[in-house]
Amino acid sequence: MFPQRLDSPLAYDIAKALMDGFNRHYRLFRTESARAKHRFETADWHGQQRAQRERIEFYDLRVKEASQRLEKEFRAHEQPMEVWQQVKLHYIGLLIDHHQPELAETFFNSVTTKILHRTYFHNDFIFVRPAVSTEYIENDEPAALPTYRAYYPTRETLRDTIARIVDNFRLQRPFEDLQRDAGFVLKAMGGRLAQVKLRANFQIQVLSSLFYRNKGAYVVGKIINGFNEVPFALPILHGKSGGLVIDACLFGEDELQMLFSFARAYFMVDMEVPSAYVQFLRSLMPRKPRAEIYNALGLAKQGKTLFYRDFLHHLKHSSDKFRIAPGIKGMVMLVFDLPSFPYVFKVIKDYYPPQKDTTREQIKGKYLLVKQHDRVGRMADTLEYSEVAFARDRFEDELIEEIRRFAPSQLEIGDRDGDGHEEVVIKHLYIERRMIPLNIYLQEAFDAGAREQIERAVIEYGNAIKDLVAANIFPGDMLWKNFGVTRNGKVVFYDYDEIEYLTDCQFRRVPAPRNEEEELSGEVWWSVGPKDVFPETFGPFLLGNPAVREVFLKHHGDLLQADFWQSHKERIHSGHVYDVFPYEHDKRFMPEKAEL
Ligand SMILES: Nc1ncnc2c1ncn2[C@@H]1O[C@H](COP(=O)(O)OP(=O)(O)OP(=O)(O)O)[C@@H](O)[C@H]1O
Repeated sequence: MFPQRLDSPLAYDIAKALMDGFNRHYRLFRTESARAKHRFETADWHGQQRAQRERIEFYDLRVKEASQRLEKEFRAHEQPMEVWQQVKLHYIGLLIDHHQPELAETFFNSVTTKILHRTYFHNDFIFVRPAVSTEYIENDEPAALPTYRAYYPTRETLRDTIARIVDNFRLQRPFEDLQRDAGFVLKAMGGRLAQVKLRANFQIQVLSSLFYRNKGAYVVGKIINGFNEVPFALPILHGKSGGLVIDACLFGEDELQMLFSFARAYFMVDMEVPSAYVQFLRSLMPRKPRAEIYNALGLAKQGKTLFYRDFLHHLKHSSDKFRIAPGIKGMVMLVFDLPSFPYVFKVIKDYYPPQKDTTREQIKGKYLLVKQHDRVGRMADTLEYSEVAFARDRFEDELIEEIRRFAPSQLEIGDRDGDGHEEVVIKHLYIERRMIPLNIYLQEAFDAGAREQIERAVIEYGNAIKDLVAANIFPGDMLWKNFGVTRNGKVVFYDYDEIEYLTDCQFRRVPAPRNEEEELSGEVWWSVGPKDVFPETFGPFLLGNPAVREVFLKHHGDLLQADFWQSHKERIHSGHVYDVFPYEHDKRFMPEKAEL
């Protein structure tokens, strides 16, 4: 019920304190993102990766600060609900001309849900739905950059325009030869424009900030001609000569999706109006949920909020039931899904078989490691949720039994909100994109006799492991079932409980047997330290099938040699930062000029 009058001065002060807390958060977040430019210009790759990792922590720190302040200054949890309702209304008032209202609403939720009892988690007190529109927000400050710039080239001026687009970012490091690179881009774009008539509205729109990640900076925009729009991105890298180079020109929704994949680290982008960036990016990738776009921009809490809203909406408009996920069951994770929804839900089991010498805390630590690490397109991002409530009648009985048996500590069934309907509450879970488990994918290919499909998947699998190696990750358990195949046919790893940094592992060759007894033992007779890995022994687990074996040995035989792993480890130890291309090698203009 809407109060007739806002009569609590305390409510205003609390709202203002919350707003100050959010503004401080966004200021720090933005400053850190803006510094990416300097780190790129000065080739501070370690700094870039460190900042990417540390920025993820900012949000929780600021939420903690704000809730402590509310307790200390206003004894927040003792305030009656009338006051809290007014807090929300004052907060909406403060958001009227705000440039990040959707993020500020989420921040409000993060802080207040720490203070209020969960029976008050509805729209009267928190932002279950957004209250303030993000449409048409503009930054009218005199020195402000617009969200995107528009350029109006002709065929004749296209090359100069491309050079100008790049030059306008004012990177403080010279290009090796910008005119040359603009020529490459012109050729790539020209291929698409050669046969078409240029219409009156022909233009190129480019987002005003560069997108930074690892060793790259990306120009992101679209070409508009008549009713057609073609998204594009230009990766800028450091060339071997030390100057900058444009490495490629990516076109179309699929190539942009690869760049913005959920399996990659978040970008650093200097944005005053993030919702305007999201809107622009959505026009380039209409099938990518807004939640994932916010994630890709490093605004993970907003991503999480939007994902949850989408999920609740989907539940309202569907009727199928949660079930145990298809595939081989995990030993440490209990995995379920909803057939109509493209994500899986993962719960850490209470009991594991003896060969899994781990704990709930250790497993959470591994998932956190992945979240903070560069996922190089090969590790699925996970969203972590606590106390998630589902309607009981949407669960298959078999699934409830499975949770009761393997993760009883995580399960609560009851009518918590007293609405006469039973709920299943899961204490802690991870949600990630659903993929086709690679073992199932290969089995289907065998059954269909699709040799080419098998070959492609096995090559991709090896490539995935090599990309992980480049990112200093040893996956631990490399069985096929621990990898999934995405919509684009990319192979991505999703089983993190045995993951280690490559630099923490000791890659060893199997020692030669010292006598006949050892030779014939058929067991591991040599001593094995806790971080020892013997790549020669991977074969028997992975390569039972002759068709798979042949392809694997042809393309990735080096993965079975200790030297391969050890030499990568040494390079990383010596300070080299590998980067992994978010596009195919054959897209590169001059691969010999730039190296990641
Ligand atoms: N993202 C996903 N998409 C589709 N299926 C998945 C996904 N993640 C997990 N699964 C399914 O759930 C199973 C168990 O998941 P996961 O490998 O994460 O559990 P685990 O307990 O760590 O496994 P392990 O016993 O190998 O350690 C997988 O084999 C697969 O069939």
